[in-house]
Amino acid sequence: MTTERGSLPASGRGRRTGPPRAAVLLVVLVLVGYQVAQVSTPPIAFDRYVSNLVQLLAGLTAAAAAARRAGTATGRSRLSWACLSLGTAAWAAGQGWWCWVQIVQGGEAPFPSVADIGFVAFPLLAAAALLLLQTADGSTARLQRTLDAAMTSAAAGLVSWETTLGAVVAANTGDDRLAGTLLVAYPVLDVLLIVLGVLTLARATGDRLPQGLVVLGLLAFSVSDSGFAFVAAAGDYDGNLLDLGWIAGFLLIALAALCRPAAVGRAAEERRAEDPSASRADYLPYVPVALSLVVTAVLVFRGRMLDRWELLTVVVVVALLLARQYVALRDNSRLAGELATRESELRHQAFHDGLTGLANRALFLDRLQHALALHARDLRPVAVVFLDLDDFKVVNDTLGHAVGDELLVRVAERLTGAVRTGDTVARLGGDEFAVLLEDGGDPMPIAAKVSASLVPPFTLRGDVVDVHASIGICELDAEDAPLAADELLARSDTAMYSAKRSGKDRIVAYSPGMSLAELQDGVLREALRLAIADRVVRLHYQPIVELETGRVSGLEALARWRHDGVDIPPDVFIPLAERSGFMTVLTADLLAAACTRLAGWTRGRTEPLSVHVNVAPSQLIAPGFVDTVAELVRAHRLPAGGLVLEITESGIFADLDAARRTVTELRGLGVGVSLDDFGVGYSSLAQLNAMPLDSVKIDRSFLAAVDTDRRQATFLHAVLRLAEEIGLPVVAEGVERPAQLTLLRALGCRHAQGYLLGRPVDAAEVPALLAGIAVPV
Ligand SMILES: Nc1nc2c(ncn2[C@@H]2O[C@H](COP(=O)(O)OP(=O)(O)OP(=O)(O)O)[C@@H](O)[C@H]2O)c(=O)[nH]1
Repeated sequence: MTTERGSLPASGRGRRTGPPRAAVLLVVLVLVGYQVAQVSTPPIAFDRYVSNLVQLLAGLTAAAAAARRAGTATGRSRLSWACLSLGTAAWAAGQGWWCWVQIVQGGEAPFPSVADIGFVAFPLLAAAALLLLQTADGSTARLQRTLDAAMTSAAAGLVSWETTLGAVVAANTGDDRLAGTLLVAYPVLDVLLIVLGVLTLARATGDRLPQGLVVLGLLAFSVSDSGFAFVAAAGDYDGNLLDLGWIAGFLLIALAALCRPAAVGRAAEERRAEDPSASRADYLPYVPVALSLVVTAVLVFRGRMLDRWELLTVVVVVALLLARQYVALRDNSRLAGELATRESELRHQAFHDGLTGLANRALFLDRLQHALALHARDLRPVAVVFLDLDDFKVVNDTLGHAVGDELLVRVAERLTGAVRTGDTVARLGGDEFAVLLEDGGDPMPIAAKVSASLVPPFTLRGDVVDVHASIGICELDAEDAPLAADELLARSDTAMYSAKRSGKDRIVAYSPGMSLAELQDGVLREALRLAIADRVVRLHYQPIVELETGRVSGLEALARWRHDGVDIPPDVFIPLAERSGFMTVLTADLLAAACTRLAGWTRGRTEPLSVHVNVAPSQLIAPGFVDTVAELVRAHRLPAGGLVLEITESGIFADLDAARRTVTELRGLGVGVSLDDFGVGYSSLAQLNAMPLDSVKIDRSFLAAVDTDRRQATFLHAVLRLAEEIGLPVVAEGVERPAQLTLLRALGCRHAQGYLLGRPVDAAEVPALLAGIAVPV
């Protein structure tokens, strides 16, 4: 029997699933005892009392056990056990009547009698139980199983009728049509049970033991029942062995019902699904059908005339066979339809991006290959516009991955709207998109249109997001030599990368020199990765001097990297670290180093000293940044204002609110925040006012010609006054000549930094610097 689903442990391993041993022993004892009693009891008394009562008890036991099992089972299994219980109870009722007549009334039960109602009901209900057990999914499969059962039963019934039963019945029943019908019905129903039993077992999934026991029980029952039909037809039924079949049959059903339910392990189900015997079982019903047609044909060839019932049965068998085939064909065409739909879905999935619905890399490369083949043959121009969103990671980090996804979808829509029909727009992965242009024309205006399509800000779940993209173009003109698809794509990628390197938000067309630069970039990136891991990137410290006293009031920490004996400039390796995603680690390392040094230098020092560390815009609003700083301040017990973080205008204005929050939090920790490179960006007075800064650093370009160019001096004066008005201390950078210094002092600037006042020095030299004589100013 099938196991109850849903109420079982996930694995039945290590747990017996068969019937209780005591029950098996009892059944064996009953069967052996029955045989012993048969030998040792006078036949008449045995048949009348022992045989009848034991059969009745066996039927009742099976009915009770199956009812109990139905009570605990669920779904189709529950219905199946209920049918079996009802069937065995009906049989027991018939047997009860039989006992009443034979034991109480002391007579002989006639055939047919009212008991036959119960006896016929049993195989019908048991057949229903087996049909319910067939693990057929869906109504079509169940219809197929039902047709199989009907077809095979009719065929097997026909064979048995044509070969033996017909003759026996004809010889013995005379005019009693009910008796004749019953005598045919019993073996036909028995055949039905046997066929269904075999099919059930062949298609069984999960724990087959209870199903096996039920089928074995029904087999024993059917053999006895058919045997009874023959001997009853022959008129000499006297119990004995046939009764043993009924008893054993019911007791086996009872044992099956007593089996402990086993889990239908997933693995077992899967094994079953892969098992080819499951499909071989589908051929089983054809065996009796073929046999019945062959037997009928042989008989007809030998001169046998078929009567109308036999002919009708042949017609029924053939009709059922045709119906079965029709259902199978219909199912096949349904399956073929489903398969075709699924296949086209799969094909779509294989060639399209799941998020945006655009072509994916595979389809893009396929189309590109095709376009390149046409270029090779007809010299048709091909161009690829490669696009990567700028700072998309920030959107993910600040607004969440889901909003990032939404942005990608909306970007895809804008791109599709910006190109011509026929151009292939693809998402190659992450925030990378590409457009394939196959019909000639200049790709630059199209790239510009694509870029312009992203200009209107995106509103995503209430947040307004500005999106830019770096775009690379690679074009293959008629006169260009053929190229492989991935090479053309790689070149457009290189051009895009070049756009990133030169400041993002721009369009760059591919040129051959780029690849080399990119290659060098790749080599350098790996070296930088190792340098950061090995802590080879170090800090040098440049003094910031208080102009009034000449005292060193602060030190700007500047990252230095020496690679292969060459000093790599910070404006090369810092953007490289940004592009390569190394910035978080690098910033954390450098901050920790600076804090350790600061703590050492300020120990025992009475005058205040600050260390200024530059923080990249991306780091300022990165999650966890403030926590990292807080931990360092706490661990080194840094004095308020000891650590100053220098941030650039682009860092602040990329996301003004987030930056303001972070700056406020940092200041709450006693960390100073200074605006670096002031004047070169686009800060307005109002915006600066809203940002709780500690100081601003005037960009070196304001000082470059301040001692020679009157206009620049006037401008610097205005800037200093402006800063003073809003109460922001100013540090002037890039002081290299005494004249610059003189002017700065004259304009009232309090702090300055530059080669004239002190070059960056190694940390080891700082104590001497701090202890040294004040800079003569
Ligand atoms: N929301 C979302 N994010 C993705 C998806 N696929 C990749 N990403 C993220 O997209 C980001 C792509 O980063 P990059 O292009 O390297 O970096 P970026 O921030 O755009 O910076 P630049 O390209 O240098 O301007 C990574 O943070 C990925 O985790 C996706 O399907 N959905």
